[in-house]
Amino acid sequence: MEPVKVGICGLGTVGSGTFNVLVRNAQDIERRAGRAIVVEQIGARRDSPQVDLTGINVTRDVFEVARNPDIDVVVELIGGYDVARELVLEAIRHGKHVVTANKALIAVHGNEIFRAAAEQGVIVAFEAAVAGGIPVIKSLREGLGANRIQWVAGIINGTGNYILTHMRDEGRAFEDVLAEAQALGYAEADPTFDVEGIDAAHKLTILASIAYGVPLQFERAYTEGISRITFDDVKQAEALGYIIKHLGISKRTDDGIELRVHPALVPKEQLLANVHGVKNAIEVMGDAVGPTLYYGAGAGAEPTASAVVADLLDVARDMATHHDYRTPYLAFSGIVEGDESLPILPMENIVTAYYLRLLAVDRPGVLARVATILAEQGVSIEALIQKEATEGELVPIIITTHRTREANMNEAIRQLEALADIAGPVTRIRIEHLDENV
Ligand SMILES: NC(=O)C1=CN([C@@H]2O[C@H](COP(=O)(O)OP(=O)(O)OC[C@H]3O[C@@H](n4cnc5c(N)ncnc54)[C@H](O)[C@@H]3O)[C@@H](O)[C@H]2O)C=CC1
Ligand SMILES: N[C@@H](CC=O)C(=O)O
Ligand code: NA
Repeated sequence: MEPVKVGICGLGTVGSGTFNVLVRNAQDIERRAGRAIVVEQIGARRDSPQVDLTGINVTRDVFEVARNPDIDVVVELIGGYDVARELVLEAIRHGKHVVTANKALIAVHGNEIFRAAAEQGVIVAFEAAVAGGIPVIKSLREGLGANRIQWVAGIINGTGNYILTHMRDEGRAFEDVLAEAQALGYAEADPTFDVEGIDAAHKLTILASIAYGVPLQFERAYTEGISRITFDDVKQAEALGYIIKHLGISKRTDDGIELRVHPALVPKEQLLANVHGVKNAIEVMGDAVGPTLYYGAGAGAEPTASAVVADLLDVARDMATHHDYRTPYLAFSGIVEGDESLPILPMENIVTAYYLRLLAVDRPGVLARVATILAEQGVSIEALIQKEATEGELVPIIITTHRTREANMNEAIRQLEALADIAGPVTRIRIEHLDENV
């Protein structure tokens, strides 16, 4: 059979890793695909010291790759929204199949891209976009196709998990660990995407769409990052039997779908609490299969390349199949036209338990006033710990609650912060007992 001719756009961390894996494992890849997969051209602003480009056709204009008549598949690894969107749409217009690692692009412009791709009858594959090397898209879209998915939850940002792990284990400063994650090639070009939860929200948006058959709705995701997590909270959580993790959670309820990204206290003995460093893990609950877990490297050159190359293998096998007989982009056919039957729920509707940290003025009656506000909002206290005064006259109070509605907790926090006895903002971190929440 004719080889599949690939054009790689972007020769950074993932582009270099993809090139190297394709070259190193060329023989096995050919045996698996039934045909060779060769790099026909690379579009890159500059060469990469990680890659030997001898004999490779390199252009500085990625759009040349998208229009190259000899190329079957364009691999978009430049990242970002705008140029990447133009590049992918241009490749599709020229009848190319597309493989991308770009979750921002799929979460925000995916509906448009899949519509254009369906019209052209081309494949758009994006396994590397969620949880790097973990084949979670394939598992959810194909392996779990028999199930009504009930929830999906996990650690889906490698940089964030790397930071939380090293802060906790070594007491290192946030900025210091972030710089290390950047040097290792884990972070986004703009690392606020990692630490403010935007990257995880992109990924969760994609997972939810594939899990429930709803359109991509990134703008409705609740997004909170880890930048305000303090070492004190990490230690306090640990003393209470929890580890703080940054989670993406999407649940199907009778009223709609939860789509939320935020830090959470996870009981130490649960699986997700034991996922460290750049590793990601996603739990998926299906009605037939029960709980399943997907674990592995969430970022990095070759782990991500592993997913990009797996997509290229799928393209090599499926490109001769008519579009109507391929697995739908987002797992369900007809989804591109939109299915709003399951709305994304506002965050105020979610029900979960909470950890609160308050700084109170050390005078009689404070605890009673705090307890009254919580009781009036129907928030039931699980534990209340009053610490030694460490910050001048202020006393830290740690409260854990039973499950309550977010709207009630918002109102309780508003009232607590208005009390003259309470200094500064109240820290609120949700507590997630995922296994018991089914
Ligand atoms: N780094 C990682 O571990 C992972 C990254 N991703 C995604 O993969 C994509 C690439 O990420 P990285 O390789 O980490 O980024 P990177 O910044 O290391 O590489 C991007 C490369 O594209 C080049 N580039 C950007 N615009 C260009 C243009 N218009 N023309 C030519 N070259 C251009 C840049 O010069 C750079 O060399 C992003 O969408 C990212 O979100 C996905 C999973 C994991
Ligand atoms: N910046 C991302 C890269 C992979 O998607 C992360 O840290 O997870
Ligand atoms: Na993946």
